[in-house]
Amino acid sequence: MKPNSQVVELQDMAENPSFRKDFPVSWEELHRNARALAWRLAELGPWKGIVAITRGGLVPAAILARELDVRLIDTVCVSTYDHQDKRESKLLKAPIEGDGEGWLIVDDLVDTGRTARVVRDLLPKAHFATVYAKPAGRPLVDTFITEVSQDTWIFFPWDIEYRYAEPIAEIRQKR
Ligand SMILES: O=P(O)(O)OC[C@H]1O[C@H](OP(=O)(O)OP(=O)(O)O)[C@H](O)[C@@H]1O
Ligand SMILES: O=c1[nH]c(=O)c2nc[nH]c2[nH]1
Ligand SMILES: [Mg+2]
Repeated sequence: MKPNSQVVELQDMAENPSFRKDFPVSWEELHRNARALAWRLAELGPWKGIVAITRGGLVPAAILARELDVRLIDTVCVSTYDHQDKRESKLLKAPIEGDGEGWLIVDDLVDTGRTARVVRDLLPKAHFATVYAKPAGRPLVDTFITEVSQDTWIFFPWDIEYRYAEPIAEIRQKR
């Protein structure tokens, strides 16, 4: 079967075939979405502090901390993916003691919800916020901004770089 143009483009970026679409996010877009998230969370505070889920949650957590005037920041260090391949979640560092009441947990996205489940079990009363959500993980998040489909891989600005993009006409000519 001849692949369609979208799939050919995607093979350049999303290497795992279960992610059929890619969704590159610029710094500006991430900043705008994180600020939109801050507006929603400002209504729900005040917050005792933020627990950032490393590493992806660190950048949104910094933006939220600035917008919400939160200066008490903790981390929970969880690793669930090797590049685009999912495996068992590893808890590398636990967060603050307690049930998380009044605290905000921040991650860049929720995908299957596996990482969120680990952190929610640690801090069951905290409010869980992400910038992006995919349908499978969405029920685990209290507040998010943008939903993308389950077969989409989101490329964050820290994982990509500006480079030459081949014109579509040339890509098509090679097929
Ligand atoms: O809902 P899930 O299927 O668990 O996927 C979401 C998690 O996966 C990514 O983290 P990753 O494990 O890649 O580590 P990183 O944040 O250090 O890049 C992302 O930052 C989320 O934390
Ligand atoms: O950069 C990422 N993009 C994603 O879509 C994703 N899903 C899980 N983990 C992810 N990391
Ligand atoms: Mg992460």
